[in-house]
Amino acid sequence: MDGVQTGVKICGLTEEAGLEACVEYGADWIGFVFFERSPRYISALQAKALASRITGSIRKVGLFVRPDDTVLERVLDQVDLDILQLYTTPERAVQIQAKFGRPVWSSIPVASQADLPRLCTVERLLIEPKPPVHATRPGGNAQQLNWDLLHGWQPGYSWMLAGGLNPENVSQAVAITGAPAVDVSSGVESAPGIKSPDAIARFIHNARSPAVS
Ligand SMILES: O=C(O)c1ccccc1N[C@@H]1O[C@H](COP(=O)(O)O)[C@@H](O)[C@H]1O
Repeated sequence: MDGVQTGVKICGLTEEAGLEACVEYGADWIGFVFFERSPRYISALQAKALASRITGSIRKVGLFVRPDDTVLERVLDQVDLDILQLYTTPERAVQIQAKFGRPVWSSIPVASQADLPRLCTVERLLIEPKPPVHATRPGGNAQQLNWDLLHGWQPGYSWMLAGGLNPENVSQAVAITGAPAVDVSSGVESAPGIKSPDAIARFIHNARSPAVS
């Protein structure tokens, strides 16, 4: 590690207690999920109300699955998102980044080292496990990547590790992969869609206290 603090994104906020914990314990980013089949789905109006309670420098990420322009326009009309996290093709991600003037983070499903991209054409890549075959959503499945695939990987662009992280395993995940930033949803919940303030506090602390690998 180079001494730079690990970035932390807490994804899938739907209620005030979770949001306040993110602010209090120093998350870098919070995520709102605009995908209706997720237990963390939030409407644009609900996200707007929650976002109005944010204090400090925490940044708002909107998560979209194969969105068309109309969906993006409708949400951005209500909530001033700082970043768009996308599950779509690389070409569409670049197009959205240019059209909507916001940094885009693209999800990359990984099952082997051959899936790790050599180039990044958006602001950041989210390295996640490929979802289970019968999954109803492309992420947020509490499924863990084989971290050994990333050991020693230095892509030369910004990236973030996601998938199956929790307060108990995040320090080891950072130590093995060298991830500069981590993203969690299921692992800090007390029930689907409901965040646990205590788990958020422990996750953020442990993400920034990497184990010796
Ligand atoms: O959280 C969701 O419901 C979700 C839905 C559709 C796409 C992505 C989703 N979540 C993202 O998935 C990863 C890992 O989640 P988990 O910690 O394993 O539950 C994370 O990037 C979330 O942003």
